[in-house]
Amino acid sequence: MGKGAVVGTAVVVCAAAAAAVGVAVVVSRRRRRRREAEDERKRKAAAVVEEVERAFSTPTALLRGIADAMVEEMERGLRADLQAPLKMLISYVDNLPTGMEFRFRFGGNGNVGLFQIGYGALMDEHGLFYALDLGGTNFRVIRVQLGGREKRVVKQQYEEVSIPPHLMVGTSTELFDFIAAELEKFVRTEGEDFHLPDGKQRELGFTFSFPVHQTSISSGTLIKWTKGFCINGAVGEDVVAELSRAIERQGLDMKVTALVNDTVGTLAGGRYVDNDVVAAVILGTGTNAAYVEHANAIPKWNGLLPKSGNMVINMEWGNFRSDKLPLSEYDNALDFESLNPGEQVYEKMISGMYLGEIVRRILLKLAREASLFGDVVPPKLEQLFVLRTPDMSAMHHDTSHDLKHLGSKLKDILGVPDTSLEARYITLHVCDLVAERGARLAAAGIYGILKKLGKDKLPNDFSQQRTVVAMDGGLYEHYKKFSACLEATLTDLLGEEAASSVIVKLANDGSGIGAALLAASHSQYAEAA
Ligand SMILES: Nc1ncnc2c1ncn2[C@@H]1O[C@H](COP(=O)(O)OP(=O)(O)O)[C@@H](O)[C@H]1O
Ligand SMILES: O=P(O)(O)OC[C@H]1O[C@@H](O)[C@H](O)[C@@H](O)[C@@H]1O
Repeated sequence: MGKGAVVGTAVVVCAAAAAAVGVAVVVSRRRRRRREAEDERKRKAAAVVEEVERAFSTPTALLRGIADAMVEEMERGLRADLQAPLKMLISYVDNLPTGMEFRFRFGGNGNVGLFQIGYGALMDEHGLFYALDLGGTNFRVIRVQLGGREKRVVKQQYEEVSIPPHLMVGTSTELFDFIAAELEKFVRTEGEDFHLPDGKQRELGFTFSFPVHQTSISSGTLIKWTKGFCINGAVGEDVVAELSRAIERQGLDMKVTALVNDTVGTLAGGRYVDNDVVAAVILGTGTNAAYVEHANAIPKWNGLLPKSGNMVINMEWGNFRSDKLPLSEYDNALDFESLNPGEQVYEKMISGMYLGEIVRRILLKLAREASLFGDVVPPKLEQLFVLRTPDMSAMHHDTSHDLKHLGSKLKDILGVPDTSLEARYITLHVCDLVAERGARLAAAGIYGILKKLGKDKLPNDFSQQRTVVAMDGGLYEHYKKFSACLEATLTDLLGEEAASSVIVKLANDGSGIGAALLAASHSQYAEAA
């Protein structure tokens, strides 16, 4: 090869080498920029997560303050302070279903006595009774054959119907006609096991899971809608009259003999099987609590003192608010865009309708500011309520090492084909933060009720004390990490010793039985019995 060719080849080789070096430099710069961008993205994600950890923290001392604030608001509501956030509604249920109990009690002077204890009337109810339980997501029609003192609940049947969303925002007549039509269909399937004596009218206990200003055990006017309901023309109307008219339009011969909130129904159903039930808490689509108050501790009660000396109060605790509540930017934005801005502040931090939505809002911020799900924010993540609490629960309970179930949930819901392991772990952590805050706040509310009742400590006379809180609602029943955290927090607040006398137990579907029992105990035929 001539000299010129050699030089030429050398030049080409050098040029190629230079190009290669140039490319390498460009590639390494790109890699460095990508690495720097990735580091920056991770820093942003960590900053958002740390901010949520701070905003959502509920140290025990704060929970104690919230419980005290709950007690103060309970007192305020019992004084009929019109500005009170807790309505503390009189239920007109002053005689809970119960049994006669014989229990050993250690008297103050240390001797052991056999005392007969019985609160209110024994539920010696017989007959066929219906209940209708209208909740925030579904409603149930129930029939119960009662067999009196010995047989108690002989047989019960129920059907659950999802409430079509359009009826939640339609008219009152459309909603009640739909409900009455389902009730009429259910009655037609009565069958041989249930029998109504000739000449008797069917009677119904109506469980209505919204705040009602009751004017009697079987009448009351709707104060406001909550959760996903917003029906014009119903507020201020008597819900029993509305339902009765719809039942008539169905040609059904049935009388509503009791109207109760689902917390009151759960308390009645709970007490029917356990005399020590003093309160009932619902953690479902919404949240609320009822408890047994001493009638002489209700300043706004100007009726006759009930024989039992007690009155069940529907707290409507979902509307609790306090400057101690750890409200975040996500809560404020959710509230602003809700059907009832400024209302139900406590409920929006705790209950099933909202937990998933809070998680969505946090993930949306992470997607926008830290590209958690890639450079493009998944369009479905912008959609209100696209992430429901049952989905959040399923993700939260994923125990696989690579969170593949959580990943497939994100794919199903957000249309995100594949997520990084980092994104899946951050999503899990966000579910934990939101569920834990809700559970701990609910525990603080229960602790407040126990304090109001003086059941947060063991009695000084060393007598045995057993306090039962009946729980119900799909959130408490199905979200195991939530209910476990609630119970652990309540034990922490009470302290081991006092906690040993408090039992928190699932009273599944207690409100249906409770409503039927109250319908029975207020039957138009009762006095004739
Ligand atoms: N598997 C689940 N995990 C977490 N929450 C659930 C689950 N299933 C249901 N829920 C919550 O429970 C709510 C339904 O509660 P439920 O008491 O059954 O009905 P309602 O609120 O209509 O009375 C749903 O809105 C949902 O938020
Ligand atoms: O059973 P649900 O639908 O979860 O309702 C629970 C509570 O939800 C609240 O929004 C209502 O004001 C209460 O009256 C009700 O008890």
